Amino acid sequence: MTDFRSIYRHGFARVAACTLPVSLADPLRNAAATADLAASAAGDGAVLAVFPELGLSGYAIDDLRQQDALLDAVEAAIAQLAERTAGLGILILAGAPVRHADALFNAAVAIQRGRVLGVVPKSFLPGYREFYEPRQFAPGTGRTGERIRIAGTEAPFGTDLLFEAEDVSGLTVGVEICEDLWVPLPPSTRLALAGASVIANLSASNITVGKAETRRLLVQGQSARTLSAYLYAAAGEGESTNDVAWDGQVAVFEAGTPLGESERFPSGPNALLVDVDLDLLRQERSRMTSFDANRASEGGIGTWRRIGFRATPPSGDIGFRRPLERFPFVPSDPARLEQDCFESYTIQVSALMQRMRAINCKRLVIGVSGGLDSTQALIVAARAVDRLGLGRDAIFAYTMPGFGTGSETLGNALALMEALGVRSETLDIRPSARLMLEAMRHPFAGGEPLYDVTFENVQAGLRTDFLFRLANQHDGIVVGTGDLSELGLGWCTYGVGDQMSHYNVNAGLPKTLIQHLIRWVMGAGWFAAPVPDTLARILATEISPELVPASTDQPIQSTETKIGPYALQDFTLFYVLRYGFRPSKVAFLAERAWSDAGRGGWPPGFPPDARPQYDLAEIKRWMRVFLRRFFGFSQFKRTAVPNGPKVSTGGSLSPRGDWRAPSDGSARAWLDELEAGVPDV
Ligand SMILES: Nc1ncnc2c1ncn2[C@@H]1O[C@H](COP(=O)(O)OP(=O)(O)OC[C@H]2O[C@@H]([n+]3cccc(C(=O)O)c3)[C@H](O)[C@@H]2O)[C@@H](O)[C@H]1O
Ligand SMILES: Nc1ncnc2c1ncn2[C@@H]1O[C@H](COP(=O)(O)OP(=O)(O)OP(=O)(O)O)[C@@H](O)[C@H]1O
Ligand SMILES: NC(=O)CC[C@H](N)C(=O)O
Repeated sequence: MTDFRSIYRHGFARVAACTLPVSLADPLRNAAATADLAASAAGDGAVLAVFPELGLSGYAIDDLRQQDALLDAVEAAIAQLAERTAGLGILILAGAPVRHADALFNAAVAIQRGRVLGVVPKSFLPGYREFYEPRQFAPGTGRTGERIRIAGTEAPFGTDLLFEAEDVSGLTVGVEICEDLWVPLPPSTRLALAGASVIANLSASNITVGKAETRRLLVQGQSARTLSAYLYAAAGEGESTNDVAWDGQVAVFEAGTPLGESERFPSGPNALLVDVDLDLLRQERSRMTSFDANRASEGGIGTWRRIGFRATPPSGDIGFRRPLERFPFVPSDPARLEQDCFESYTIQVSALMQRMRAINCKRLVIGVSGGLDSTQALIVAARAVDRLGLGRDAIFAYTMPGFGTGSETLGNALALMEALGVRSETLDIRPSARLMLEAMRHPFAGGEPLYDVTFENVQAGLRTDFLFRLANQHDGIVVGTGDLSELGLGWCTYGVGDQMSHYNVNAGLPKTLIQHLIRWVMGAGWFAAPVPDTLARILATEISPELVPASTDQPIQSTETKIGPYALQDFTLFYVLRYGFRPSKVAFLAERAWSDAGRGGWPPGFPPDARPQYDLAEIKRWMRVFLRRFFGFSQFKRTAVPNGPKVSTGGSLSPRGDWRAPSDGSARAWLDELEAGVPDV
């Protein structure tokens, strides 16, 4: 339980991609500057610092690379850098020209706690256009198992080196150098297959127009393909501008996702510090079993020299340095969100159209409550029939007031159906519900105010019963409305209830995204007035099943006071479903994302006066509810869900899709981990 707020307790490692003004052909000065920046990164909690290619000598020094005086000075600089950082656990990767076996290599020197741990030579030397590296350097390809004498010591030398932190679980560092990333088969591909979770690229890449974007593509692509954290650090200020210029681009990507990119053309020393998620990389690699299959097809892991080191990471709260969405399903970046909304809605519409075409279905039946889910399903259905050229009267929409239906939601339902121009009807379920409760001898029938689950489910069941029989009558299908969050929590009525439909367009959408999607559809211009105004009114209404009549002590049956805020439950759902993270890790992330409404971005359009925050105690309390319901109760409801499209990369809960689990499982392991791993504050 100690150290709950430390990133290192939760599978993260802080790493630094560095660039600094180089002094050409002045290795001692460069070593001093490198030591200072490494010490500052270590002071900020980092366990790895990557510097540019040939940074100890300078890259753009042409044939000076071959001068013995310079190469002697480089060795002295390596010794000095090691000495000046001897007290630090941080692994330093510095670029230097090194002499070995009658040749000169463009290499990365790994230094930690005053020792040279190993030297990795560059494999692929550019010798085209503005590059002349083969003129001075020998390629590192095929150099394995060797040892080098350098800076008064001896160390492993080769492209077969991996650096493994013994005290940061999952941190294995592989190294490549600039052009190595530009070739069809970069060394980092094999490094990753051998287990490197973090790839460091020491680079000196002169800038020309548009080149930054190319580098970004390469780094992003390679991190996505190798499922690694890729650190790219390029030379900048101080490099010779004889014939080219330099921009010191620094970037870190993790499995294709940008974690940070520094200012271009920086002045002075610059360290980009980010926290990479080693759990996430391990989970992604083991989940995408093709990763291991690819390794096997390439002859297995192969022979590597694994060099252990003790990074001694700091303990305690050192902050958290990586982008974190408070709504993992709803990005705060406006462009990304726009794209996600377009895709989500279009996936729903096109999936429903395909089902209708395939079964020659010309009519849709839907229950419209005036709540969020049925609203979303109805606007999906409306667009689908528009695109199929069927006309809105192909939709048979029913609002079916029960004992708890409020006038506001009923009004919203009627207004929406009318505004959309669908066939609409009001079907009061109360007489049938009374009959059923009477036949069952339920106390409510005798006048007792007993509003139990039976009372609730009689209503939910009757609505479903009516909808299915109406579908028979009108030769249509029942469009399902239940969303991904409800499926996660088991918040639906099983079988004869809203769990069932002929096709569920919402099954892949979490509640937090539906809320936003409705907001987005309002602005998309697809539906004429007064539809957007009606949608706005629906969005402003409290989420409620409205199965229990309002009373003075409970004016409205609030869903979120019972099963927890969807904001938190969707947060947990995302990390559990997509990455299988421990509850304590999800709680750590949730506290970072949700404890302060003023910190971090909100999706555009999210009302400023409706921005909640949750402290750790609330997070823990609601996570208990989530874990009990998700792992211990609701799987039987998911095991029998109707068809419906997956929408989010976060995952779906269909047993034929992303999530299979026993319907008679236990939540014990997750609840115990939560209690043991998250402090009660
Ligand atoms: N593992 C398992 N395998 C097979 N059956 C299992 C089971 N666990 C319970 N059961 C049985 O399942 C039944 C309980 O499930 P179920 O009948 O669904 O009922 P239940 O989950 O107890 O109640 C439904 C809840 O969902 C809420 N709801 C309903 C409809 C819509 C919304 C909404 O806001 O959208 C919310 C409603 O307010 C109520 O609290 C019991 O008969 C129980 O014995
Ligand atoms: N009064 C009603 N009239 C018609 N259909 C209803 C009514 N109440 C519930 N339903 C149907 O049952 C589904 C689940 O209902 P409920 O309101 O309990 O859950 P919900 O997730 O809040 O859905 P919604 O946001 O659509 O209200 C609805 O989506 C709708 O299809
Ligand atoms: N130093 C290098 O290896 C640079 C080569 C790389 N292709 C570039 O253009 O940036």
